[in-house]
Amino acid sequence: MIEVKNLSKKYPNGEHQDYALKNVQFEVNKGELVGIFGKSGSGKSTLLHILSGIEAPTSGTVKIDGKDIAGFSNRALTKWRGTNVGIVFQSFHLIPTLTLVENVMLPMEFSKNRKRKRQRALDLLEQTGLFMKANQFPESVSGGERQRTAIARALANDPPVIAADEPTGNLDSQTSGEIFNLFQVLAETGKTVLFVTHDLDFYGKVSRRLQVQDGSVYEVHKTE
Ligand SMILES: Nc1ncnc2c1ncn2[C@@H]1O[C@H](COP(=O)(O)OP(=O)(O)OP(=O)(O)O)[C@@H](O)[C@H]1O
Repeated sequence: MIEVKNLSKKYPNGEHQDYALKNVQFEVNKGELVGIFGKSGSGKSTLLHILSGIEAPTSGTVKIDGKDIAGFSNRALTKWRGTNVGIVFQSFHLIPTLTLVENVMLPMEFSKNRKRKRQRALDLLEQTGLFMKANQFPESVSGGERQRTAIARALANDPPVIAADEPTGNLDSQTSGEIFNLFQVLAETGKTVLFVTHDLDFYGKVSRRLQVQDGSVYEVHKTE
C-alpha cells in the first residue's frame, strides 16, 4: 500500500541545509493502523506531510497504491490529495460559520448534486456518532465531537489513507481513547491509518509502530 525508499527531506538553515528526514525506508500494508512516535522535532510531522502530499520530499520515492507521489508537481499533488488521503489535525480545522454537516460536505468531489452530498455527509456523521448534531455549529459541540466531525470530513471522498497529526492532542484522556477507537474501526474496514502521537497510551494498541529519531525512522516490534 505504502512503500517509502531512500526518502530524505532537507530544509534551508542559514547558509546550509538541515535534514529533517534522512534515508528513510519502510512499507505499510492496507488496513494497518500505524502509530508514528518520537520526540518533538524528530521529524514526525514532516514524514506525515510527505505521506499525505502536503509537502514534497527532497529525494527518494513514496509509492502509495503503486503511484510514486514524490515525482508529482505541486498541482498534481493537490489533485491526488483530494481523493486519496483524508487529513485530520490536532486543532480540528473546522469552518466555524458552517454547520457540522456542511463542514463534512466541503471537500466532496464525487458529485455536484448537493442532496447526494448532504446524504453522504449525514451517513458519515452517523458513522462517527454525530448524526443528531449535524445541524449544529462547531462552537456548540465538544472537542471530541469536533474531532469526530473532522474525521467524517476526512472520509468525505472515501480515501484509502487517513493521516492524522496529533489528533488527540487537544482532548482529555477518555475522549482521546474514544477517538483512537474510531481510527481502529476505520483500519478494520480497510483504511490505512497513519497516526502521529506523543501519547504513549496508544503505544501497545497500534498494529505497527514507527519511531522517528533525529530524522531516521525505525520500526519497533511488538515485543520490544
Ligand atoms: N518548514 C520548515 N523549515 C525549516 N525547518 C523545518 C520546517 N519544518 C520542520 N522543520 C525542522 O525539521 C525538523 C523536524 O520537524 P517536525 O515538525 O517534522 O518534527 P515533529 O517530530 O513533528 O515535532 P513536534 O512533535 O514538535 O510536532 C525540526 O528540526 C524542524 O525545526
